[in-house]
Amino acid sequence: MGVEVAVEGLSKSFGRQAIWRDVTLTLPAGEVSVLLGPSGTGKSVFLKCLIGLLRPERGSVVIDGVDLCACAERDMYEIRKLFGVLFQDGALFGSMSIFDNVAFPLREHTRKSETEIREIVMSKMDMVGMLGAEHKLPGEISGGMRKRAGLARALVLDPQIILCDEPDSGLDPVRTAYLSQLLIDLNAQIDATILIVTHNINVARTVPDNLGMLFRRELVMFGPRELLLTSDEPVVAQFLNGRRIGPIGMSEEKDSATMAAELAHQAGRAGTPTGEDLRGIVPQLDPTPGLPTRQAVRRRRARVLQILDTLPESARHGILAELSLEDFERYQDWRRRTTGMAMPTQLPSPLPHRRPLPPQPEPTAPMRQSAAAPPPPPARRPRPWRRDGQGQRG
Ligand SMILES: Nc1ncnc2c1ncn2[C@@H]1O[C@H](COP(=O)(O)OP(=O)(O)OP(=O)(O)O)[C@@H](O)[C@H]1O
Repeated sequence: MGVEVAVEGLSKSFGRQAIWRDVTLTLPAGEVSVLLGPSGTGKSVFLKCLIGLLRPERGSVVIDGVDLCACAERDMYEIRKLFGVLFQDGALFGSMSIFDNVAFPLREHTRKSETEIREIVMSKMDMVGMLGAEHKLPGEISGGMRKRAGLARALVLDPQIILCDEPDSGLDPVRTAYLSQLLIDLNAQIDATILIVTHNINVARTVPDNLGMLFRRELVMFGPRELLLTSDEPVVAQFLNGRRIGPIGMSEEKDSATMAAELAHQAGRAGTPTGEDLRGIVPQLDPTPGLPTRQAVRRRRARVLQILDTLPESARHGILAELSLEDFERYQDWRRRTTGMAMPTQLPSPLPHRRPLPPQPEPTAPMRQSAAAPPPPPARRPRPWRRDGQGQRG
């Protein structure tokens, strides 16, 4: 299973240019997270800080008990082996065949024989649907294929954490949909922790378990997907709905006079459909039939139910509406036993896409047990979800 990445109080600047400050979030082990943000907000810089290619001025990135911001070179080298990175342009060597590109990390970092290397490369090429293209040069294949080749290369060392920097950039919507499916399938197959940086609203709405957003040099929010997909935070709602109305302007941020004028204009058009509202929770992608179920689904559900009381009503509603009736009853039962509290709510009307959980032999933490389970946090916390996917520091 993938490992957790715990980021605490991270700040990065270049000279006098602050990129972002005090970023705190946890990428839960084995789950898929997406980091959004307008161009230039420092998403790629954030990824580079996670793998130690850039050094933040303050804060920590803890993986497997090692703080990458304060560790020795040798520890950094070991931790880096846990990562597979898909760079924005695939970062393939133009003069090498796709096979050699994918084999490169194995030849550089392992002592495997050419027979073993061939076996691994072909299995990863198969995983990303690239069999048959191994003898081509990067310049002879399409952008989408280059991305997939980059992904195959990111996979050869069996990473536990996969970072994808704008995997959709330069791809048409159909290729982007295939790539989104590929990432979910990959997660089902290897249970790695995945962080995707993107501007793509469809990817953000359908792929991740968790969503976060950078804006104005800070992490505006990070948490379960339902939290951001139902959020009224102006910048989050604007971004996820692809609207012009909101704090994000064409080049950078809008000034307050422009925003006030926009709001007045919008108020004057109340009730007029603009075609811009895509608000709400849409079904998350399932793995392709025949692949294993994603282990992350059940783990995340257990985790999110534990922090349910800390989330806003709209997100709570969305999370409960995704439960099967049976799971909802188990949750209520667990809640009654651990808190002695009456049921917080009725099961919301089913969403059209409510699906039963995949069959599992053992129910997991919050639904299964009683006294040993950590009690849900107090119901009223001042927006604890703004900065941490867990809803609280832990
Ligand atoms: N090595 C560097 N030295 C100086 N400035 C840098 C460096 N790397 C990035 N920057 C600056 O940091 C800012 C954030 O860049 P970054 O590429 O992380 O943004 P982004 O959110 O990924 O943008 P996009 O979505 O357009 O790819 C930019 O202003 C960029 O010029």
